[in-house]
Amino acid sequence: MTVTDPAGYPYEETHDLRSGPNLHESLLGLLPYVGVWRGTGKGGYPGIEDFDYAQEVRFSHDGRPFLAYEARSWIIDAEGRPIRPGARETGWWRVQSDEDTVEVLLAHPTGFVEVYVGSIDGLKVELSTDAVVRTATAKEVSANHRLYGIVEGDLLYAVDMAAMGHDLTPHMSARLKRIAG
Ligand code: HEM
Repeated sequence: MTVTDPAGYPYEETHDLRSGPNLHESLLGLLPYVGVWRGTGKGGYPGIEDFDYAQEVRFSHDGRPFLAYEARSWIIDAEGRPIRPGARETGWWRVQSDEDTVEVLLAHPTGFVEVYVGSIDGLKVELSTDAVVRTATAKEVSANHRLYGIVEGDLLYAVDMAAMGHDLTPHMSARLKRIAG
């Protein structure tokens, strides 16, 4: 999709993997993540019922050394039918010029903003929260840890969360297939 801003400067926001003339070379390490991904996952946490969810994740870029990120999820029943909308998150993956480090900022409608620092190791990305800031009404989340990987062309991830008095404990994991890009 080509977007033109009010000053008339056209820029590309792309989900595809083609490298354009303006592609910042720091992006190369995370380029395999760029695209639209869909699939299902499983979640749970001490004190809540296990759940199944469907998810769509989008990574896109405009050539500069960061990825735009957006994820939406839906709680589903055992047959895969959606029951209700679930977690959403949106943010930025800032690739550093050493290409091995990534800083991630995520905002959640549930009242959290997270800052992660992570490392890129081939197709694997490991992220740990440096800070979690929450509104007065948000639940008590103190840290998160995320592992992402591309395995056999699929995007896999697992998230551990420290919240409500529990240390880092698995909260959700999923396997997503590339549907575009
Ligand atoms: C695919 C993403 C996610 C899904 C599908 C999901 C789903 C759920 C579900 C079903 C619950 C049980 C309560 C409820 O029904 O609302 C829950 C609880 C919770 N989730 Fe998530 N979640 C996701 C991501 C996250 C993230 C990224 C965070 C934090 C940044 C988070 C923080 C929490 C907290 C704090 C609770 C409450 C735990 C408690 O009350 O002990 N979740 N989640």
